[in-house]
Amino acid sequence: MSGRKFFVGGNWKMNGNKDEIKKIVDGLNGAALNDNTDIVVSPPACYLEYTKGLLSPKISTAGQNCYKVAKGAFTGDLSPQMLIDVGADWVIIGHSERRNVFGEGDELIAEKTAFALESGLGVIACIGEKLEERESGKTEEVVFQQTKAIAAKVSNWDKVVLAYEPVWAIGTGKTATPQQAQDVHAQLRKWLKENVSESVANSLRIIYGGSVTGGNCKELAQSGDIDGFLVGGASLKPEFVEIINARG
Ligand SMILES: O=C[C@H](O)COP(=O)(O)O
Repeated sequence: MSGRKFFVGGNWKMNGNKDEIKKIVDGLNGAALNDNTDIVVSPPACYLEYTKGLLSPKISTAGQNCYKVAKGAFTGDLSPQMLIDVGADWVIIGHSERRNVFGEGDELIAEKTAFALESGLGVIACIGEKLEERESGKTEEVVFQQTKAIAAKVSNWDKVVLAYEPVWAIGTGKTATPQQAQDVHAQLRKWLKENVSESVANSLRIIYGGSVTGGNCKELAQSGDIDGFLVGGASLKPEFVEIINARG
């Protein structure tokens, strides 16, 4: 065993309303959930406080994004301090939808990661290659570059979880095979060992995201370097409980 605690995040993305959230949370609160797993759900920011108020204390909450300063003239954005104020413990930074729909680059993502950590949040930092990058043999180059940008700004990795989410697997039903995911996770750990430190390489949780379901989670969870999941679509459904409990 790696000694790294299994971590499962549910990224609800831009989905849900109060009625739907109440049903999801009732399902989670009433389920038998593994004590040996860190569980985080990430509702839209406007529902963070509402969700936190309903959730069992064993489940933490995350924002889906935040900016790199505490306050100011940044219309439409949120600071880590604001997320903390409404009950968030974590924030997702650098999700591929932020990178590819909203044009966020490696530098901004690294700055936001560093500021969220300094502000007291844990960060689920997302990386991952596009289909054309995988097909042209550039997977490692891309994920190493994305990780390098984060590593340049982060000195304390204790509250970081790295989420490897191949863009071609997100919301497509095309999950990476356990071998494909394990290979990238192992390469990332090797990169961390060579470029950050052996202790960070050994202790940092690297989780997988991309069409994880109740049906494929157990096999993925058996790979030695897959320390959990970041789940989109299936985190809105009852099967999320199976994914939380995937390590058995
Ligand atoms: O943050 C979660 C990922 O984008 C995965 O989404 P998905 O499980 O719907 O493929």
